[in-house]
Amino acid sequence: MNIYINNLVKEYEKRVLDIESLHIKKGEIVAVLGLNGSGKTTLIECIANIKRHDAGKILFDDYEFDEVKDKISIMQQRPYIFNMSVKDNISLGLKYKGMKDEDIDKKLNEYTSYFGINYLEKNAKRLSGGESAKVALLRVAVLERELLLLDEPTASMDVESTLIAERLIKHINKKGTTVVLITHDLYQAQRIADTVIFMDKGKIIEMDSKEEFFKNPKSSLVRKIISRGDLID
Ligand SMILES: Nc1ncnc2c1ncn2[C@@H]1O[C@H](COP(=O)(O)OP(=O)(O)OP(=O)(O)O)[C@@H](O)[C@H]1O
Repeated sequence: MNIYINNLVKEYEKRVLDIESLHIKKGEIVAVLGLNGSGKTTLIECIANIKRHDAGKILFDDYEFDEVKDKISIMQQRPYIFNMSVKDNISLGLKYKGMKDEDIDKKLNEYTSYFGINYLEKNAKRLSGGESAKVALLRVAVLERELLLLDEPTASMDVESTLIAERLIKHINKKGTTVVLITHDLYQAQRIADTVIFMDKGKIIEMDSKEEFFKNPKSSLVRKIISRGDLID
């Protein structure tokens, strides 16, 4: 699903989002980088209609949000875990859709095998931070919607789980889902993104193919940050 954004503005006490024009291309994994408070979460929450924008337009292919809301899913930065088993937490959306139990089990097998989760019957409220993040990621992954918005999905995962989550994100993307991924991990962007966006003070100051972004950053801020991480040639 393509996302077209024009003159998008969001304000609280001050302007926190100010995006003249942005096209997120169908079929891509787009990594959104930026310093704390630069507007990344606000951007994807405006896209997911969790936050109302004050001005501008967001279109999904040719459609408004309400016409395509069933094709979009989001994993928020602090995902909500329901007081029920891990299995029920993951399959919530599938049940809501009316999927048959045996089909739900097939989907669960396909996706839970990624992390080798062996605590499906455990109450999800008792999970660790990283375990909860896996459940939240799986909950949106099994839906296989056209657009998946992820807000730092691996921030609390260990190194191995992070790499598995990236494989999972790639898998979903290969099946046809466009992915917008907020991350602070430059290496993660390098590993899985097609396009990289860098935000500063509510604006997009750089957007390029991953290759160009890391090889030849245009803005001095991005250049400085990338060179600190030894990611620049
Ligand atoms: N409900 C709110 N009321 C007032 N200000 C807000 C609110 N939500 C966000 N902000 C402000 O908007 C700005 C952008 O916040 P946002 O969460 O989008 O940043 P971010 O780039 O996702 O940051 P981080 O990397 O820390 O997660 C920040 O200055 C933040 O304080």
